[in-house]
Amino acid sequence: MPEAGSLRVALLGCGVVGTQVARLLTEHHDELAARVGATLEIVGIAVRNPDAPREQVTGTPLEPLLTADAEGLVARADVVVEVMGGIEPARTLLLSAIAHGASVVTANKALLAQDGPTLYAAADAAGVDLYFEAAVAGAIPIVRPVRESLAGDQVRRVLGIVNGTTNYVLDRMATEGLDLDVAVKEAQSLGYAEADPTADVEGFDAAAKAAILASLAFHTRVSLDDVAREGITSVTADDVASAASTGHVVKLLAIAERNRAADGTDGIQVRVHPALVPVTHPLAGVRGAYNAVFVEAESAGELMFYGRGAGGGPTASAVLGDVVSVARHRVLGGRGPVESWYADLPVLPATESRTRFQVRLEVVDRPGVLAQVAAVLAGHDVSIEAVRQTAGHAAADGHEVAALLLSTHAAPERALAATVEALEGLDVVREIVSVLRVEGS
Ligand SMILES: NC(=O)c1ccc[n+]([C@@H]2O[C@H](COP(=O)([O-])OP(=O)(O)OC[C@H]3O[C@@H](n4cnc5c(N)ncnc54)[C@H](O)[C@@H]3O)[C@@H](O)[C@H]2O)c1
Ligand SMILES: N[C@@H](CCO)C(=O)O
Ligand code: NA
Repeated sequence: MPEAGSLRVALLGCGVVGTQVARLLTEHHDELAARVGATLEIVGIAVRNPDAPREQVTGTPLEPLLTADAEGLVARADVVVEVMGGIEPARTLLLSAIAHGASVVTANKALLAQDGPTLYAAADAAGVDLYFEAAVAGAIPIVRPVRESLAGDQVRRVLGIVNGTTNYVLDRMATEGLDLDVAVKEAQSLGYAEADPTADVEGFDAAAKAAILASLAFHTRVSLDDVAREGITSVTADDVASAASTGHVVKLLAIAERNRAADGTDGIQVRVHPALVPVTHPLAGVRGAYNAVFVEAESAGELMFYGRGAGGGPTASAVLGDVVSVARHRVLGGRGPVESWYADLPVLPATESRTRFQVRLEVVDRPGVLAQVAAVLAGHDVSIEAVRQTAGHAAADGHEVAALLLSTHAAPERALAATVEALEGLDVVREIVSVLRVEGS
C-alpha cells in the first residue's frame, strides 16, 4: 500500500512524451499534490535501455528511477502511465496494471484503435479508470468534451484535422507551392514526421484517432478496420493550386458522422481522406502542424477545438490532466466515465456516403465534348453544380486539349465512382486528373 496521502506513479516509456511527463510530475510536484489531495511519486520509469545516455530535463536526475523491468514496475503502482507506444508489450502491461488494481493513462492511439474494447472491459471489471486524452489530437481537450461535456447531446458529425504532419505538408504545398515529397522532407527535418512517415502520410495515424472519436461520439465500438482510409500521397501541387482557385484548401480530414444507407439502415460512417474545405470554414484556417476538431451536435450546434496535436510538452499536458483526474478518483473514491457502447450502430460502408465532388479532367477540345461529359453525369444521376474550362493547349499528338473542372452537388460515393469509370471510357477524355471530395460546406 502507498504511504497515506501519497500515490505511486509508474511511467512506461521515457521518450518524447515520457520525458516531459516526468518533468511535469517532478517540477510541479507540490502543486499537483495540492490539486489531487495526495502527492504523486514516480516509483519507476520503464525503458528499453536504462543505460542509454539521455538528456537531463528535470532538476532531479531520472537515472535512479529507470528500469528495464516494466512488468515488475506496474505491480507496485497505483497509477500507470503508458507512453511507450506500439501494441506489445504496451497491451500486456496495461492489462497487468489493471489486474493489479492500478488506474491507467495512455497516449497510445494505435493500441486503443486496434484493441480498445479489451482494455475498456478489463478496466470496467477491475473498477479502475482508463483515460486517454493524449491519444487524440495531443494537447487539445477533445476526448473529455466528447465523453463528458457532450454526453447529454446528440453528436451528428465530427470533422477533424488530427494529424499535424500532414497538415503541415499540405499547408506548405498551399503556401509555397512545394511538391509533396519536398514538404514531407521539410516536416522530417523539423521533427514532425518520423523517419518512416508512412503512418502519417498514408492516414493510419488519423484513422486510429477517427476510430477513437467515433466510438465516443456515437456510443458504438469502432476499430481501425472500420475506417475507410486514404492518405495524402496522391495529392499534387496542382491539386492544391486548383483548390485555391475555387476558394478551397486541401486538408486531410478524419470524419465520423451519422448517416442513413440507401436501404434505410441508420448507422455511422468513419473515414479519413484528403478533402477540399471552403476557405470560409473554420478548419481551413488551421495552419502548420496544428490540429483542430470541429463537432456538430444537435443542441450545442457547432464547436471547434484547436491547438497542438503533438510534441512532448503539449502531449504531456494532456497526460497530466488525466493523471490528476484518475488520482483524484483514488483519493476521493469513485471513477470516471466508463465506455458506453449501448447504441451499437452499424458502421456503414464508405460507398454509402454522400458528398460533393470536384473532378478535374483533360478532354479533347472540340464541339460536343462537354455535352458528352454532362450526359455521363446525368446518366448516373450526379448533378453538376458548376463547370469550368481553362484555355486549351495542343498535346504532343496534335489534338487540342482542354482542362475541365466539374463541381457536383452531393452525390453518393458509388454513383461518383461509376461516373468516373464511365468518363474514363469516353474517347474524348484523355485523363481524369483528380477526384476530390468537398467537405464542410
Ligand atoms: N510524440 C508525440 O507528439 C505524441 C503525441 C500524441 C501521442 N503520442 C503517443 O505517445 C506514445 C509515446 O510516443 P513518443 O513520441 O514519446 O515515443 P518515443 O519513441 O519517443 O518513446 C518511447 C519510449 O518507450 C520506451 N519503450 C518502447 N518500447 C519499450 C519496451 N518494449 N519496453 C520498455 N520501454 C519501451 C522507449 O525506450 C522510449 O523511452 C505513443 O503511443 C504515441 O503514439 C505521441
Ligand atoms: N504523428 C502525429 C503526432 C502524434 O499523434 C502527427 O503528426 O500529428
Ligand atoms: Na487530446
